[in-house]
Amino acid sequence: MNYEEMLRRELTLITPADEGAMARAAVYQGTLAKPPGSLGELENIYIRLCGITGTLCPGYTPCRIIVLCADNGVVKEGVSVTPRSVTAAQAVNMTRHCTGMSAMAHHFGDQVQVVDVGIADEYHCPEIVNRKIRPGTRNLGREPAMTRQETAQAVWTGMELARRAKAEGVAVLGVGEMGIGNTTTSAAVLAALTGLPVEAVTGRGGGMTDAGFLRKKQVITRALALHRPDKNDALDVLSKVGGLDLAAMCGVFLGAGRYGLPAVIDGFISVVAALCAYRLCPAVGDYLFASHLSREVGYTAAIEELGLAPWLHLGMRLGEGSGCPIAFRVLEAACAAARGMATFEGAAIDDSYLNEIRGKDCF
Ligand SMILES: O=C(O)c1ccc[n+]([C@@H]2O[C@H](COP(=O)([O-])O)[C@@H](O)[C@H]2O)c1
Ligand SMILES: Cc1cc2nc[nH]c2cc1C
Repeated sequence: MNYEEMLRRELTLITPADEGAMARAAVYQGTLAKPPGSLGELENIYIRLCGITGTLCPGYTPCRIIVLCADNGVVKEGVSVTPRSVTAAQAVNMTRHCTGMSAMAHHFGDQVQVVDVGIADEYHCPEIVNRKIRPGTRNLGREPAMTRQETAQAVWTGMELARRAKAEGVAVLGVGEMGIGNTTTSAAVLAALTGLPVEAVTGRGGGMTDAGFLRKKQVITRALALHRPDKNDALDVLSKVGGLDLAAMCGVFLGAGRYGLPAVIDGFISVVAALCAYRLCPAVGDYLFASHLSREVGYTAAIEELGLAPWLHLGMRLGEGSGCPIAFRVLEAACAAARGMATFEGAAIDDSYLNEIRGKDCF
């Protein structure tokens, strides 16, 4: 069986979150001593975690950020001001807890798993998990970035990482990346999947001059016209204008659905990967949580199709998975409140006064 056939078989095994557990969690939320709905999104988070785990006492630790690292051949077109070498350098630095994401994760005690799915440059770092599929993609400005087989292998690799996380007792996943040029591939994938104009989904990534920004948009427009990716086939889109990082991230999101793990989306690249997973298997949507609103234009279109709203508006656009350690604390808060709060009965508060306002628009 080839990777795509193996993948297709796994997709049939992904089921939506447990409706019964969510219904029970909603009833339980209603018994807690607070004005109905007053914990806002924290109530919805708790209910969804119950649906994902099938229990009213979902686990929220340990948390693991899986960081998919790869290079993108399209950097040859001058679409990024940042040199390619930064991909390998930052991947190594992540294992030393000294990048934006990894410093926060280390502080909070979250696990960081750095995975090479396609770093082009040489480095020495035994802590990086080697799942290299090829040393960077081809230049999508001239030819398809990957073969369909390479793409399916990358997605499969991501699914396997989620499976391993589940086997190792991880309770929550975060999905990050490191890959110079990947705001170009992400914009191209998003434009291809949604049909939105390149202008509307392309930002300046890690920083870009006006001339470079214009070139970036032209490269994407030309690539879409050259390769004509099929918007109804996320694997086709990923293989022609995506990247190994995006494809493997998509696989981690799919694996979260397959193995019943909540998965936190980071920024622009992460949300485009999540959208690819959702297009391949809509049931995965039940397992996804949005952390923060990336400043990169295009993020909003992708998160809206997923039917999610980011919790945090911090003006961040770092990537790496940097929204995840912050979002994990929100998930933990949602669980702590539900676990620790007294019910009306336990708090000796007669809740019959609620009959007057229950089910009415009183808030
Ligand atoms: O996640 C985001 O929202 C985000 C927005 C802008 C840049 N990035 C990071 O910057 C790198 C890609 O930027 P670029 O300009 O080389 O395409 C990549 O390694 C990402 O982690 C990430
Ligand atoms: C230093 C540096 C760190 C990054 N992390 C994600 N993208 C990055 C780009 C640069 C340049």
